[in-house]
Amino acid sequence: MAKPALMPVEEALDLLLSQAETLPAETVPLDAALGRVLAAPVVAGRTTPGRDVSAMDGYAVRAGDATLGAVLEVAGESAAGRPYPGTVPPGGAVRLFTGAVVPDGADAVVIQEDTSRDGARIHINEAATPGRHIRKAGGDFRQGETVLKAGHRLTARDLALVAACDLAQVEVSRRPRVGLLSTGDELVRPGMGAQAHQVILSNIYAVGGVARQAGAEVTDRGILPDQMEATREGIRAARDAGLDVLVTSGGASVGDHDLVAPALTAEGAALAVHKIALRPGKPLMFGGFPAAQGIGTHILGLPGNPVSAYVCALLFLHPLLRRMQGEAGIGGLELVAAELAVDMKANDHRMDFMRAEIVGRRAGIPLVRPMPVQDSSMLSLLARAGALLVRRPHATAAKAGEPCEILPLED
Ligand SMILES: Nc1nc2c(c(=O)[nH]1)N[C@H]1C(S)=C(S)[C@@H](COP(=O)(O)OP(=O)(O)OC[C@H]3O[C@@H](n4cnc5c(N)ncnc54)[C@H](O)[C@@H]3O)O[C@H]1N2
Ligand code: MOO
Repeated sequence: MAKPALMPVEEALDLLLSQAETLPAETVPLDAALGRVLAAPVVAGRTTPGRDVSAMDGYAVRAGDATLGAVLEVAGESAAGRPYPGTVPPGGAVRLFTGAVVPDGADAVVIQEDTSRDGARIHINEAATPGRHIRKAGGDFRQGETVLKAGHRLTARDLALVAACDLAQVEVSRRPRVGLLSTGDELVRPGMGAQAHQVILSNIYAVGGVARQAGAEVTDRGILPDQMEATREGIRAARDAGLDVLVTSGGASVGDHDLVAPALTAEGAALAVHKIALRPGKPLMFGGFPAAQGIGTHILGLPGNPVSAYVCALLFLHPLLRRMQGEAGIGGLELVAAELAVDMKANDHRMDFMRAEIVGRRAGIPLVRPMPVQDSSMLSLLARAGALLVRRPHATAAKAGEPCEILPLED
């Protein structure tokens, strides 16, 4: 019997992302907004600076008066938050400090180092230039100006900008709720003294970490034994838990204990894809539990092998979660140009994401060498990898020094 065709990675990714609906918006205070995605543009609530202010400590002057050698009478002081109430008189100056409003009448600031003080007078040792050391009102942003667009993921810098706009909260899309369901009789939680024939549950940490980095709220829905009834029960409970995405790990392949696909189907899931032209990660499946109304639950069925589970989470779960938050610019694979440090053999029909080290740089381009062993169970090599070296389906053999593509692993 002919083997069923495997779906190309990019086609599967497009299909998955095309099914992602944007989650509803909510309003959060700024200190809870880091990493969240704006559901509405941020519009400045004030003009900043609100008035012309000084960029330096010195004296506000009329530039025409403050020529080299001039002596000016100090009429008063303007400090940040305490403006001088009057106008700088002709032949006069007002002492002022960084951030202080430039008083009416003045059109330049002479910095303190370019003056000498003599009681209530100053000597000008460097002629003033009109406009010098003055930050114009509205020079940063103006009230009503859009400073950040919807779909933008908020950085620490953005939060400072939003605050400076006199806004204490922002409208962001709700965090996706992700549930992680692990399967396998052999799995034991870390630190429990597992026996040699058992396997430590590790996928929830890698996959949950990827989901959290993409802005999700993650819950661990436990380990299911390799029995149909128990698997169905765990899936049914997850289906009814109000999740946005259910992620299973293990039991995705063709063995006698690989029950996830039949159990999902039996509980009402529609699986759009099962098996992808991907290495590692061929048995990846996805689909959803349709909702009677509104948004249903996406399902991502990851292979159990730890490297396969991580690579699938990175390639599929991460962009899905970002797209669900309405983040702009989330599309295909974000690959980076690199150079091969060693010769490569031709690739087969599966797109390959090889664990690789960055061994140097040539003209800023990373030089990449795949790890000698590419076993999808080996977490030590995955942890050490600086990138995944991407080999397209049917890529021909390539020599050291030729260009290649990588997916950098930055954290
Ligand atoms: N005859 C075939 N056998 C296999 C095929 C195939 O096409 N034909 N595909 C292989 C590929 S590729 C992969 S990947 C694996 C995926 O299999 P499953 O998704 O069914 O995964 P399991 O059998 O449940 O587990 C595989 C391996 O991973 C360990 N595991 C599982 N869950 C976890 C976890 N949460 N944390 C850590 N480790 C986990 C599990 O103990 C197994 O050692 O199938 C190949 N076989
Ligand atoms: O694709 Mo499996 O994920 O190679 O080990």
